[in-house]
Formats: sequence, C-alpha cells, structure tokens
Amino acid sequence: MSVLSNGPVLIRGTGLLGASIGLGLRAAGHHVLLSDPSGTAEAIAQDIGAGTRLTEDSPHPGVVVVAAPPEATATEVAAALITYPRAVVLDIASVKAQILQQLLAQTGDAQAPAAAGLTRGDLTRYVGTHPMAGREKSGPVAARGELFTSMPWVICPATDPETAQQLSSEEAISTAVDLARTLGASVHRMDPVKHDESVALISHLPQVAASLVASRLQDAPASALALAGNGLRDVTRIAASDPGLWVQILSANSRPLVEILYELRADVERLIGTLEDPTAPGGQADIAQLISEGNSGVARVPGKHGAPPQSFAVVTVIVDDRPGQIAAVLNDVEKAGVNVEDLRMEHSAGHQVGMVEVSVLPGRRDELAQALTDMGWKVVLS
Ligand SMILES: NC(=O)c1ccc[n+]([C@@H]2O[C@H](COP(=O)([O-])OP(=O)(O)OC[C@H]3O[C@@H](n4cnc5c(N)ncnc54)[C@H](O)[C@@H]3O)[C@@H](O)[C@H]2O)c1
Ligand SMILES: O=C(O)C(=O)C[C@]1(C(=O)O)C=C[C@@H](O)C=C1
Repeated sequence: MSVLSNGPVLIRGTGLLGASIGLGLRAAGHHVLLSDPSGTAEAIAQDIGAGTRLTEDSPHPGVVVVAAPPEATATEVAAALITYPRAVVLDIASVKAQILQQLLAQTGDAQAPAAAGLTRGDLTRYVGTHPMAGREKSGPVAARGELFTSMPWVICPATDPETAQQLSSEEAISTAVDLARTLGASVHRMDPVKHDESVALISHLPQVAASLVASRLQDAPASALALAGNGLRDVTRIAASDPGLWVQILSANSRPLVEILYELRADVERLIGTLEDPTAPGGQADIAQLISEGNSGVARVPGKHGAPPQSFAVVTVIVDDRPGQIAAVLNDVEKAGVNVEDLRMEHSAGHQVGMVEVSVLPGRRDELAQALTDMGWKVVLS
C-alpha cells in the first residue's frame, strides 16, 4: 500500500498543518480530499489549492491524515478507521503516547469489539506520526506546501504497551514514510513514549521558555521595546503560538516536561544567586560557565536532514521597504547560482529600508556578495 497508489488522501482537519500537507501533496501530483468541522477552514483550504472538499460522491480514500487538535485526534482516528475499512489512517498530533492510550481504550478484543466497533485489528492500519515543522500561526491561511522540506518527521508505530508487540502493519508504516518523504521530510522512527520525552526537551521546553520570556514584555515601556533587535526576536518568535493548541500539548505531555523544568528551575535559582552579587568569589566563573554550557548545547543542534550543525554565512541586502523586493533579491540570488539555506527580513525602525538576510554556505558568501553588488544591490557582509 502506498500514498501514491491506493486512492486519494483525505485530510481531516484543514488548519495550518492539514492544509500544508494538502498543498505539498497536490504539488507532488496527488489527489487530495479535504474535510473539517469548520466549513470556513475547509473552504479556505480548497481555495488555496490544498485539495477538494469531501462530498458524498468522493471516492474512498486510500490514506486518511488526521490533522485535528490533539484532544480530538483519537476520536477522529477511530472514526476514520471505522468509516474507511481499507484505508491507512495517520495522525500528526504533537503528542503520541496519550493518543495511543486513548485509541487502545476504545478497542475491545477480537471476540468482543468495543461498543463503537473499533477492534485491536483495526490498529494495524494506524500509525502515529509527528512532523517537526510548524509555525506560530494557525489556520489554513498560514499554510505552506514546503513547510516540511528538510525537516524531521517522526513515525511512531502503534505498539501494545503491555506486550510491546507492534500493532501497526509494515504496509501502514511504509505509507507513513512515503507521505513524509513525498513532502520532503526526513524520517525518524521512534516509539511513542521516547517521542514524547524527546519533544518535551526539543519542542515543549522552547515553547514554554519563549512564552515566559515574552510575557515579561507585556508591560514593558514602548521606548524599551523600540530597541528590540534579533536577540529578542530569535528567542520569542514562537511565543505568538496558539494558546488553545498549547494547552492541549503541554497537558498531554506534562510529566516529561516537568522533570526538565525542575532542572531549569535549579539553574535559574543558581543564576539569580550569582547575579545578586556577581563580584563575590566564584561569581564571574559561574556566569561564564552558564553561558558556555549554553554554547555546548547549541553546538549540538543538528542542521538540515540531521546533518552536523552548520553555521551559515549571512549576506545582508539593503532594500527599499516596498512590495516585491524580497522576490527580486531571491531572483538575483538564483541567477548567481547560490543555494539559499535560510532567509529573513528585517525592518529598520523608522526608516524606509529593509534588510534581507540571505544565509548561504560559508564558501559561497563572497561570490554571492560580489554577484549581487554587480547586479546593483547594496550588500553588507556579517
Ligand atoms: N502548529 C504546529 O506548529 C504543529 C506542528 C506539528 C504538528 N502539529 C499538530 O497538528 C495538529 C493541527 O494543528 P494546527 O497547527 O494545524 O492547528 P490549526 O488550529 O491550524 O488547525 C486545526 C484544525 O482542526 C479542525 N478541527 C477541530 N476539531 C476537529 C475535529 N474533531 N476533527 C477534525 N478537525 C478538527 C479545526 O477546525 C482547524 O481547522 C495538532 O494536533 C498539532 O498538535 C502542529
Ligand atoms: O516552528 C514553529 O513555529 C513550530 O511551531 C514548530 C514545532 C517545534 O517545536 O519545532 C512546534 C510544535 C510542533 O509539534 C512541531 C513543531
């Protein structure tokens, strides 16, 4: 069974993630059906080209992707397994162990299926997954087909927690792998509990840290905020995330996160103690140690496709702050034959100029700067 060969892909839940998956699959030439309890979300997803709305006349899907909020996911997965008895059903929720538990609780055994009609056997067609890509925005308007390119996508086959026996079939797992790879992601296989422990550290802790830092800004004077540079923006981007979604994610994965927060609390208390009298014996060394421990941690964050960490060189292009400038810069970068590794736009407060920061491999920096300068751009190297 494969995403490519077994009928359309039905996306249930056409918000940011569902519509992004639809856009990516459509771009790869797949037939995508869309369904969402919100008629508006469904209509917008169709309008932006993520697929066509599910109707009574639609063909049965070969794959269903449940892209609903975490607390609705198990119910939607169960409903899809029952409604489409030949389809592979995947979900993409940010937490995995609780959803599997909820699904298992809805199944009976082979002799006595649960009241809703879901059996353990149905779970052979289910695989939990989690794309490690998203945005701080919600809804289909924020969707991007290339959201998953070069990003990790975790595949968590369902297992029976008591016997450790794998429930998801190998065919269902390869369908999940196919879907992730079709969208340009790199696949990581992991059991649901290990997944939840991992994302507590690499996703849920950063969200909490960003929210806590940004909440300090609520009553900050406008004159202080006007000075904000990249440091603050880098640390707080995800503080704009949807509270409704994060209540569900953090509540469903509270235990592993709390363990990490205890350690963080100890570090924060130590830092406070040191900063209360930074010139006391050992104070300077303690501050240096904290910053270098951060250096060691950040150096371990891998680059694209799980490759070793890589720092890119940045070529900054000064542009007029008017529409079309980023596209024009990118067009000329492409003409120069240099690959863009990352891109960011900065607006200079109170000035009619913007700065397009193009990250490239360090070995290509000078060549790109020269090419763009020759094409008439004002270029700054950093
Ligand atoms: N936002 C991210 O960065 C991100 C990244 C990876 C995974 N996820 C996971 O993807 C899922 C969707 O998140 P999102 O960011 O797209 O949220 P979103 O709010 O943009 O979209 C959620 C959509 O689900 C719909 N919905 C609500 N109840 C539903 C139900 N019972 N059945 C089907 N659809 C229902 C809503 O109408 C909405 O259109 C969540 O489980 C989230 O944990 C999110
Ligand atoms: O980059 C963002 O804005 C995200 O929301 C991404 C992010 C993450 O922590 O990496 C957030 C939660 C999801 O479960 C997966 C991805």
